[in-house]
Amino acid sequence: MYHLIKSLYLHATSKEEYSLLLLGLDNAGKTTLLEQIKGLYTSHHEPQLNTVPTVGQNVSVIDLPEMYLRIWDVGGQHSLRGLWQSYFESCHAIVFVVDSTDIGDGDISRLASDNNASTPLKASANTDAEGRLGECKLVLESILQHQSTTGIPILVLANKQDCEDCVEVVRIKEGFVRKVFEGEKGQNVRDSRVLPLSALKGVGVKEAVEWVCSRVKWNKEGRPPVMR
Ligand SMILES: Nc1nc2c(ncn2[C@@H]2O[C@H](COP(=O)(O)OP(=O)(O)OP(=O)(O)O)[C@@H](O)[C@H]2O)c(=O)[nH]1
Ligand SMILES: [Mg+2]
Repeated sequence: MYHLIKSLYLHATSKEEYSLLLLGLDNAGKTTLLEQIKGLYTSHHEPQLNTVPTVGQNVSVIDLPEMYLRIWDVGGQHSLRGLWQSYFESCHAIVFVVDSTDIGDGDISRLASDNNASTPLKASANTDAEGRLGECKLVLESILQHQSTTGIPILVLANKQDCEDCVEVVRIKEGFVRKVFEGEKGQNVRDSRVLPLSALKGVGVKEAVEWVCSRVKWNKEGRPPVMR
């Protein structure tokens, strides 16, 4: 009887927790996004938008009605990308943030040359005209190829859509993301989406969080939540 009551009590008082991993090149806008998410879903939190490059990680837990969302924001600098894989196994979804002002025309079929793929997480920049499109492509491919990310939902956010010189989301979707996902390094078909974002202005933040929440629940048998 005691055990029954205890398990009923635990069931009634605990909540599912899912982990979300924010990835992307340095300067993409991950920490700005995390601040806006905290501002939106945490009472009395004023977003700190004067970010500095992340050395290591930031973590926050957002208390949503149907789940806790633990969000990991890890530094995107070359030297820090080797740490990303240690988060892959325990995360339930990945948000890949792209700086839409730093990817040339957003079409990978027009890249001048393929980068050296032997060290994709440390890939270096392309020509000025291409911005960091080549680097972004290699980094996204390396995430998709990692066995621990198989099957988990991936949201690509086309950030900095408030800037006049940004590549629009449809182009990023067709010219970049679709080609990477359908390419030989895209590997397994997975649940994915591309959405526009201005992390700085806070536009598109709610839609991104809602997509992630719905997809981690949908995939809960593949990657079960932690009960808290
Ligand atoms: N215009 C504009 N600027 C943005 C936006 N999001 C981020 N930024 C700016 O881009 C710069 C980098 O933002 P961060 O959030 O620190 O980038 P990060 O991805 O966390 O970078 P690392 O920690 O180095 O990996 C900052 O100057 C931000 O203000 C956006 O939506 N629009
Ligand atoms: Mg950061």
